[in-house]
Amino acid sequence: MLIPLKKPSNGGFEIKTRISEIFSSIQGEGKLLGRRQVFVRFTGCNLNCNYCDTSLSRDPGYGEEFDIDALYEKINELITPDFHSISFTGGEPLLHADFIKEFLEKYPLPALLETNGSLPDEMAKLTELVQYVSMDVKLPEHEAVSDWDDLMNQEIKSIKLLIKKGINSYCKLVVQPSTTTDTVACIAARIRDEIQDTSKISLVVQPVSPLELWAGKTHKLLEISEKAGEYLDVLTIPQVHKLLNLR
Ligand SMILES: C[S@@+](CC[C@H](N)C(=O)[O-])C[C@H]1O[C@@H](n2cnc3c(N)ncnc32)[C@H](O)[C@@H]1O
Ligand SMILES: Nc1nc2[nH]cc(C(=O)O)c2c(=O)[nH]1
Ligand code: SF4
Ligand SMILES: [Mg+2]
Repeated sequence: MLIPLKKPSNGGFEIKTRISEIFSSIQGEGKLLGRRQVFVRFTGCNLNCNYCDTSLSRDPGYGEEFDIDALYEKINELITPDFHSISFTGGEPLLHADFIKEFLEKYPLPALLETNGSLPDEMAKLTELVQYVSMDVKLPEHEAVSDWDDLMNQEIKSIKLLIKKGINSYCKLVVQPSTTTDTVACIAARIRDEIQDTSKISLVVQPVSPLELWAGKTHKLLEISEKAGEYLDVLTIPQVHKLLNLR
């Protein structure tokens, strides 16, 4: 994903990377719900979740090339008085960790990382530079990878790293009407058992969109919340930007 170009005078490499869209909107998911953000959506993803609403951005060739200064210029044009932070999303933003690192070292803006958490070593490059992390834990039924156990182990490593570094983070779990409370219990128990202090991380249950899928089935969300609450602090929040027809 990273393309070293020419060697600048400082001896380092200027890097460019592909971004599919940059826009200003209101954060519609998770614990920063309602915050005005500039969204930077990187291209390419190492997973393939069956519910993904940004499948175009999974193509690493999609979008346009940006260097750090051009990205800053574009973000600057989009900053409004209510600006809270940048949201680095995708695709999978951690495939662009070196680019994000260079960007935030030069332009230290407040930032949220929206990640699948599968790449803890890449996450480690950013722990001194981002203030918020939304880590989406994938369920086996999302069919994101062939080896789900390995993915879960990587995600647990990422959660432990975030807690160790004291980053304001939460886990997200996208649930479908077919998701069982047993599945939710299994994930929530695993997270609880792996971390020492459960006050350090909340679980945001995110009902899959479109919400029409939940007609007559919203009682399942209450059951899922109750089950998750046996293990972790839990919030249930749908994708609010879609309800508002915002980007
Ligand atoms: C598109 S992903 C990009 C960031 C990263 N790859 C990840 O999965 O967290 C951003 C967020 O959108 C969520 N998402 C994607 N499609 C969705 C859908 N149909 N319903 C609810 N959430 C969805 C993902 O689960 C993730 O939390
Ligand atoms: N408004 C709005 N909020 C979001 N929160 C997470 C998003 C994402 O696609 O990562 C997203 C998005 O695409 N739009
Ligand atoms: S990890 Fe994120 S971007 Fe990649 S397929 Fe899953 S939801 Fe989509
Ligand atoms: Mg989205």
